[in-house]
Amino acid sequence: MTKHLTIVDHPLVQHKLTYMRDKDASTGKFRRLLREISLLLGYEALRDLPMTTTTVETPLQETEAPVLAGKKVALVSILRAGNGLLDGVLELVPSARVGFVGLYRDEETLQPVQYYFKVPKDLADRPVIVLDPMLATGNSSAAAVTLLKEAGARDIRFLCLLAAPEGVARMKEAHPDVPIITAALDERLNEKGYILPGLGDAGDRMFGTK
Ligand SMILES: O=P(O)(O)OC[C@H]1O[C@H](OP(=O)(O)OP(=O)(O)O)[C@H](O)[C@@H]1O
Ligand SMILES: O=c1cc[nH]c(=O)[nH]1
Ligand SMILES: [Mg+2]
Repeated sequence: MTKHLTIVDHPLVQHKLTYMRDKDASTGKFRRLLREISLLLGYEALRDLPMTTTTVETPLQETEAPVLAGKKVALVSILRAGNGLLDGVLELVPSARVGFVGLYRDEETLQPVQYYFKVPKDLADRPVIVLDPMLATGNSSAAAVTLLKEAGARDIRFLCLLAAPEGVARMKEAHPDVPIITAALDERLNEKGYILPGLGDAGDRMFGTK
């Protein structure tokens, strides 16, 4: 059985993450680092994609060689911040289908409020990678995964940058079948539901709002 939580402890990932945490990192620097990290995290998240073989003719002879099996991967970004991971992962799988789940977290209740949902057809036949840099209470990711399952998705992975133990537990309870891939498991949430030590509000830092 696949591990429920994978922490990508590659030195490059950890180095870049440290500079993203720095409150003085500019919007441009934050965005650039997130894009770079998304390539490395995406590489890990896609590690166990199903494979098959095809026949290829090299300049020397015909051979059987590995290729990805089945329908194209679907990447689903949880707006807004998920878009910070999307471009990099799309570079790894340029033919992926792309969906969007619009959710924001109500600051008082910490419950997700949905404002958009558009996903590729045939989700049941595709590996689905859900993208959102922050897993805090887990309410947003759990809601997004529920919506995707209602739309037919069966093989789902959740890719984030930072996870709080509370969010990992929430996801494990709500969706034990969904593996989480993250760069770090932080200490805890503060009273406002922010990850500590964290990096602040990922959406605001990436888009320069606030
Ligand atoms: O695990 P949770 O407690 O639900 O918190 C995590 C969510 O909060 C952030 O989004 P936010 O609501 O700030 O929306 P944004 O991406 O538009 O900034 C983040 O990108 C997650 O979607
Ligand atoms: O720490 C947090 C928690 C939720 N959303 C964020 O962007 N950051
Ligand atoms: Mg935000």
